[in-house]
Amino acid sequence: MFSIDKVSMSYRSGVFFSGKRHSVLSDISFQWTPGECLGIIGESGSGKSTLGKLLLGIQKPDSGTILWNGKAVTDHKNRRGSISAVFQDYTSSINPFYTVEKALLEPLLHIGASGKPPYPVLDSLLEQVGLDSSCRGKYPHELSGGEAQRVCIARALSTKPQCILFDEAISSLDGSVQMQILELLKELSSTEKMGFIFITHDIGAAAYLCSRLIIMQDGTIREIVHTDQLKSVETSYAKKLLNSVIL
Ligand SMILES: Nc1ncnc2c1ncn2[C@@H]1O[C@H](COP(=O)(O)OP(=O)(O)OP(=O)(O)O)[C@@H](O)[C@H]1O
Repeated sequence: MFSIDKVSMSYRSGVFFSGKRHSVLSDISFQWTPGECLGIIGESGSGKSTLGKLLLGIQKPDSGTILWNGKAVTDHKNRRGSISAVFQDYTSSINPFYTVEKALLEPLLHIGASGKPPYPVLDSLLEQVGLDSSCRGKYPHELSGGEAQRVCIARALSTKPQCILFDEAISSLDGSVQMQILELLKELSSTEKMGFIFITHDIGAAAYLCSRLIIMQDGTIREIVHTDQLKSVETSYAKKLLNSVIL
């Protein structure tokens, strides 16, 4: 479970010694419960990816707390193996000198697995994402964009995390592959009870996949809405943003 309480964050701006900072997130609070598909949407620059980095514990907020199962997410021991991430740039997410097999083994070794590669486990991960064992020996450049992103998802699944954070993970794939990945995530969410945090510009994809949406603007949460109640959003910003998916 994630508990985010009154989180604010700024980045340094101007020249190095000026001490100037600009605020990117302010007073962010929400909770995420296991199994939930939560979307984070908002216009470009609204702070979605920064919030994602804070949730992954790879950046620290200026103030406020982010607890993962009651403990600080910034301590990697508290999140190891239980939170994974898939990013937009699948080509640089996989080491170009690693075969698919080695890429899949990497997170398993990180959580302390040792001994012979667990081939049945690797094959079942590949199967889960719609790939077969013949992919194991391939290098990233031998995969299509959709296949490479599936490998990234398989790798994210490998440690059986409670939560996978996707940051624009389908944005650079073509339309039909985006749909296949969305279907895959929907299936994983229902069969494996896998929970997601899905950061995206793609309002339609977020509304299709997620049960709740956080709507961000200028570093603040404007509204949090259940996707079966999109018509009842209150702010004009949310109405405008959701215009394409409110029928
Ligand atoms: N490392 C950084 N240093 C300084 N400023 C940053 C850094 N990362 C992001 N920013 C700034 O923080 C603000 C929010 O950026 P962020 O990437 O979190 O927004 P976003 O909603 O994810 O945008 P997009 O949808 O375009 O990816 C922007 O003004 C951006 O320029």
